[in-house]
Amino acid sequence: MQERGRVQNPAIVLQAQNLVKRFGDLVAVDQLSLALEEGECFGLLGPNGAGKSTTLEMLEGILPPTSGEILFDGEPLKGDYRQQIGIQFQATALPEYLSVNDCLTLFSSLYRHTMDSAELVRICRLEALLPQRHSTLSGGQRQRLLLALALLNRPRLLFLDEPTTGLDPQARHNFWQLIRDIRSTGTTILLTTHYMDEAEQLCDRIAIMDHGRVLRQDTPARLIEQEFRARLVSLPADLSLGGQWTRPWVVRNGRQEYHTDDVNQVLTELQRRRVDLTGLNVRRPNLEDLFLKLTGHQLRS
Ligand SMILES: Nc1ncnc2c1ncn2[C@@H]1O[C@H](COP(=O)(O)OP(=O)(O)OP(=O)(O)O)[C@@H](O)[C@H]1O
Repeated sequence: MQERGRVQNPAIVLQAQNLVKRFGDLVAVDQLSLALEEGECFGLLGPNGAGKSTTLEMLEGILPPTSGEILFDGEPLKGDYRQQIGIQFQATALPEYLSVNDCLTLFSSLYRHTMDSAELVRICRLEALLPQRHSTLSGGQRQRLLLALALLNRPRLLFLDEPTTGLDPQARHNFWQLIRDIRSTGTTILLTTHYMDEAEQLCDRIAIMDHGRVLRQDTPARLIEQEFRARLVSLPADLSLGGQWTRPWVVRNGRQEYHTDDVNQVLTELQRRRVDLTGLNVRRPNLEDLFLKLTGHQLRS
């Protein structure tokens, strides 16, 4: 794969405008608009049922929207769109006896232009697994094979639907590195995830969805900066804080939390009130905090 890197004013590869998907009376996706920049990794985040997979399937050209428009390179999706994108499916319905090598050969026949297979095998770290039956792979190995199948046609745009769900921490970290490698070649990536750390690690920009709508979209750092003060001070929920404060402390997960730009001032005030600071914690707000604030619930981890 050739190193392309990110450009200063990236082109818009894929654009969705006012996408709506109804299933009977249910509005699964509601007036969703987003634009993917060439070379970025964009994350769709949301709780179960938020509409992420439905959105992805419409953007992949698999599911027709009820209304709205999808543009690839500024044009409505055409017949050769599938040749230019890669989709990492959750599973393959291939016969069990096929080896990893057989799977790669079989899928290669679906595309006009395919990637050099040795390069693909190297990128997805499949060398040692080529003769092995795909049905006997571990979770992490299976994800690498599914990723290789999605990359076979050297796609400009790669779709990953919850790519690391069910993987152990080691396999997740290895898979993240793979995604970073692919992104560094200039491939544009759209992924859905339930994992905040995954979004913070991998995504240049994210959209937070709930009830079919995008609540916010921007870089993780800017979103956090817009919604919160610089630091979050917390203490055990059952501790008395010595009466009224200018702003309320918010109770969550057995802690009472206070957002502030001036940690020293909060600590001085707590000491003045003779509050026991043994259980004190000070940290930066993260995407999990943002998600909770916007949706009122935590993301499944
Ligand atoms: N084919 C369908 N027919 C009817 N309802 C559907 C269909 N597909 C999805 N839905 C509904 O649309 C809503 C959005 O589902 P979707 O799978 O897009 O959410 P999601 O954010 O991907 O959730 P998860 O994180 O659980 O995968 C849900 O209420 C779901 O039940």
